[in-house]
Amino acid sequence: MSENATLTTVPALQADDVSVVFGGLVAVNKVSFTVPDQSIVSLIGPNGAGKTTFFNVLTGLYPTERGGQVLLGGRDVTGMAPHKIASLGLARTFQNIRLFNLMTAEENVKVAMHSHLKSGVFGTVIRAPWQRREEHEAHEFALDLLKFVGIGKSAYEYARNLSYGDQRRLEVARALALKPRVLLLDEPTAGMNPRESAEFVDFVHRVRDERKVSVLLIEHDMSVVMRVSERITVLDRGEKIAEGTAEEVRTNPRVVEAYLGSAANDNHVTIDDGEEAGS
Ligand SMILES: Nc1ncnc2c1ncn2[C@@H]1O[C@H](COP(=O)(O)OP(=O)(O)OP(=O)(O)O)[C@@H](O)[C@H]1O
Repeated sequence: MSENATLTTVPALQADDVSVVFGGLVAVNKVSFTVPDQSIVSLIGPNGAGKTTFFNVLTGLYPTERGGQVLLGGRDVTGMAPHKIASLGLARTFQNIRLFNLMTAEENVKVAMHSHLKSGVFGTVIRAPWQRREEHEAHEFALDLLKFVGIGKSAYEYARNLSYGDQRRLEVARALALKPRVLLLDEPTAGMNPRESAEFVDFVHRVRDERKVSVLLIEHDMSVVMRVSERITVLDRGEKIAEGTAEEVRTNPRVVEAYLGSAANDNHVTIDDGEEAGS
């Protein structure tokens, strides 16, 4: 009981006072935020706000400067290498799809699993029974994940032959192969049509509910952000300017100003959630 209570109160991911400076430019300035366990959180902001830079600190690609800290499931991962942080439970997809094009979908997922396997992905010629068993389990697990993301029928297709939407799904399957605690999605709906984006919102909820992960997104499509997020953090010019529910954020004057300029405020413009389009 007390152990469960502790588990539910530890945030899946927490950043404290994260800062990144490029030369004279403070790209991220003392940003703190929390991704509660098994929640869906979006990080938004105008171009150049610092979203990608902040993501890169969370995943270990950039160091945080001036004494910031990143905690994954309560564990301090500040300064750890990206592969180490990934193996501890932080998986990500990229803004530009990064798959092994000349591998099948199933192989792409198995490659991602290598840190969980004892025998490696493509084993030796002579295999011990335990290696064959592990290989079989990895294969079944990969097929299961591909089915889960909706591309089970394409398991043996080369990644490069999959449609754009299916490549995005494969990226998610590959990230989930790490059995992460937190899944970071970098502009996941870029290039999707409105129908695919709407389906994606349901998909993210299913990922959270069935795989028991927390999801953190950088997303530009406001109709997706407003529908998918339980909590939104807004950056502007490296600073956190707002945080809250979709409703709180879309009516926040600082957020409206950051996106549309102060003149927009005078006309009572709010961040469009896609519902009022054409009304
Ligand atoms: N490697 C770098 N060297 C120098 N400046 C950088 C570097 N990466 C980003 N910047 C600058 O840091 C600021 C934040 O950039 P970042 O890419 O994090 O913003 P963003 O919110 O992700 O923007 P976008 O939505 O356009 O992707 C920008 O002013 C950018 O020009």
